Amino acid sequence: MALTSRPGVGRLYRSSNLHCLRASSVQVTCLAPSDRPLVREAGWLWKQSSTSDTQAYLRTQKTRPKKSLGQNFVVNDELLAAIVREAHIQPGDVVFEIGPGTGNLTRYLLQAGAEVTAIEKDDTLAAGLAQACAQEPKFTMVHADVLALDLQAVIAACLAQKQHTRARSRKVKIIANLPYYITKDCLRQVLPLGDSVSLVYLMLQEEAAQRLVVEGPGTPHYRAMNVFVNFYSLPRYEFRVDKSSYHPQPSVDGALVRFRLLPQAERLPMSAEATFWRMVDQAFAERRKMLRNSLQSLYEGALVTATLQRIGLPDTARAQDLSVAQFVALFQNLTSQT
Ligand SMILES: C[S@@+](CC[C@H](N)C(=O)[O-])C[C@H]1O[C@@H](n2cnc3c(N)ncnc32)[C@H](O)[C@@H]1O
Repeated sequence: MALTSRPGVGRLYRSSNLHCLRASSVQVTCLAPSDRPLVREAGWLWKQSSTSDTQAYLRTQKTRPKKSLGQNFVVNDELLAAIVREAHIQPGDVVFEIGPGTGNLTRYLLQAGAEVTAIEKDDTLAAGLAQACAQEPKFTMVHADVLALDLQAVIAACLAQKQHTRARSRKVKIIANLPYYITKDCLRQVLPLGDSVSLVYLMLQEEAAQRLVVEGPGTPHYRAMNVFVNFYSLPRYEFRVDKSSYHPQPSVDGALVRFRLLPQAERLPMSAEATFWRMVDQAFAERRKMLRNSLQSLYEGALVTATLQRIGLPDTARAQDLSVAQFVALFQNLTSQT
């Protein structure tokens, strides 16, 4: 299998049994459908995911876990099986796995019968997993930084290609165990995709998971991200993951969170999403200030005061007091008057 470079996308895997899937702004190379049986009897992909197996695999790839890419691999087979069970992965499900790393979770997804598209930034691990899955007809490797991808276009192209295959659903599931520092950016990219993505399962730091799911109006850590999450999805805390389940072991425990994405038709009506999020971000930038002051760079204070009263809120309201529905009502009323 040869590797070629392409600016802005990363590398594409080419070989005689590959064919290309074209989206508007990206090119993804995937394995052509094949009748060949899975080669499960040999190779890394079908071993167990213990620390020693993972270390041995990394040695064969002449690489080490990279802190800069948040590489803490899951080395607990029971946990990997539990994630796949929790996500109800069934034959024909189309799953996007972001950050597959050594393929520890990929193996369980494939064993459950999913069609897996993996997006991996690390050069060595992307090449290694593509190689390990070279005979696997249900596997596609996209070697790219997920934050630089037009994910919606890649998913649309993938679903269009599967229209004539046995794929079960017209929506995909996303599973990601990513560096914690890109979690927010990844959620901002993924949660609005409810028309093509049904569920997102994300492994997060335990404390971050609690904050995303539990916080709401009036609680101490309620932030713009909570409004974002609850506008686009129904989040649910699944379970805690002990730090001993990773190699190398991080300093804190993790957790699995499920986001059931809302298709556009089921969200609160919104006329201008980008402007709405600018308002919410601005409101939370100074969350202890009253909205009539914190929103001054966007709307006149008197207009904010009158609008708050019109929608039944006190004119002293602060960002930390408003529910998602109240933010939407405030925005829609403000924009109808400007
Ligand atoms: C925490 S490890 C998880 C690996 C594997 N899923 C597991 O559970 O063992 C994070 C993975 O995400 C990859 N990664 C980091 N940043 C990424 C990005 N921006 N786009 C795609 N993959 C990324 C890393 O190289 C690594 O393989």
